[in-house]
Amino acid sequence: MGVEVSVEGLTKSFGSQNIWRDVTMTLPAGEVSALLGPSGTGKSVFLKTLIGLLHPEQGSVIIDGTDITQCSAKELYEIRKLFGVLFQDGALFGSMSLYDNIAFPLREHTKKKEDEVRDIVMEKIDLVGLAGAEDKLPGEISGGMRKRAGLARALVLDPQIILCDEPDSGLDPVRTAYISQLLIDINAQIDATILIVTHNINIARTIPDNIGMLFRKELVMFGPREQLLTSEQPVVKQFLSGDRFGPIGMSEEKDEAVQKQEEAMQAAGIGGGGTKDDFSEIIPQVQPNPGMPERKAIKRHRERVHNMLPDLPPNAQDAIRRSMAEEDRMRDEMAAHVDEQQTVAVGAGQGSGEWTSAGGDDYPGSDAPTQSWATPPAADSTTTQPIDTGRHQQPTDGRSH
Ligand SMILES: Nc1ncnc2c1ncn2[C@@H]1O[C@H](COP(=O)(O)OP(=O)(O)OP(=O)(O)O)[C@@H](O)[C@H]1O
Repeated sequence: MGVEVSVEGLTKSFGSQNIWRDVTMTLPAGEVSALLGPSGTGKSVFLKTLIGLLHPEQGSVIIDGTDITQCSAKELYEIRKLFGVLFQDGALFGSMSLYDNIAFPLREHTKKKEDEVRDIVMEKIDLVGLAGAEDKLPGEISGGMRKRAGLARALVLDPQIILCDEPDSGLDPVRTAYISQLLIDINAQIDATILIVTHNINIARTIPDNIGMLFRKELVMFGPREQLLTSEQPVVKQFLSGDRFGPIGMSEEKDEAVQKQEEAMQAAGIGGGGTKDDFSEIIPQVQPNPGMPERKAIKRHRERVHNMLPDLPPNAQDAIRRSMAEEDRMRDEMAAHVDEQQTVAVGAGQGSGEWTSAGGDDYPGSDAPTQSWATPPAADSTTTQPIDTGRHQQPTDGRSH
């Protein structure tokens, strides 16, 4: 199971510039959480503080019983092995092939032999739909492919905590949907604790179990995703709708005069360009692809949320009940669909290979998601194998790495 990350009273400044203060939250073990916030509020700084790359001046970050703000360099080195991090730009080494980039953490942190390294690297390359592109340099591929290569690299040590800094930046909406689905599938397979930093409202609406938001140097909220999506707090509403009118300004906080002017414009029927979507109308959370194990975090998340339910605002309570019922319905339908597919496949003498076909229109090296990326293999739903998709592909050019 993933590891809980407990943050208490965390404060970070650079010189006299305070970034955020007194941040307290717990990333629940194995659950998917998202951190939102306007640009420059210190979301990336927060991620870097969680892995000990930046040192806070106050507070603690407890991971697996160790406070990484106080521990020795050796302990920190060990704790870091629990993490897989997807940095904003993929953070790949420009002079190394994708294969070598993805192999890097294995060569650096383990004593695995090259043939074992190769098996793991090729499995992850396959998982993120980059089969055939392993010899390319980062500069020769698209931003979306770099992002997926960065994710493959983040996964090679079978992390218990995955941090993703804007996994959608530079991706089109469809590729964003694929990478989001991939994160949910990975969570179903290895039950890792995941934190996604994003500006993407679609991701926030459909992927995480929990959402937090940084604003004005504070964590304004952290809780079940329905709590934030139904929030009446002006900053949350403005952020979700993308409206110019509200407490969030272009750079600094808005002064009172500007806010009064905006209110007058709104009263006159002039809008700030935001979407009119009703975010309190909760969209069901994305489910693992057919054939994936069930997400173990769901049961734990529900138990936690059940206990905190009486303390949440009534509209959040209502939204949570509705979305849970809808997600149950979706899961039942998905299970029935998989049963139906398997019955048809067995009837046609195809066994359970229904989901394993890479498909004839798979074009390796392109930025198009391959069939194997989009559609995982049928797996025994009781399987506990971490990311063992059984779809390992050998390189086709007979090279040995
Ligand atoms: N190493 C550093 N030294 C000094 N200041 C830094 C450092 N890293 C970040 N900052 C400052 O911290 C603030 C927060 O930056 P950060 O990148 O965390 O914001 P963010 O919320 O992730 O923004 P965005 O959404 O635009 O990516 C910025 O003002 C930035 O200049």
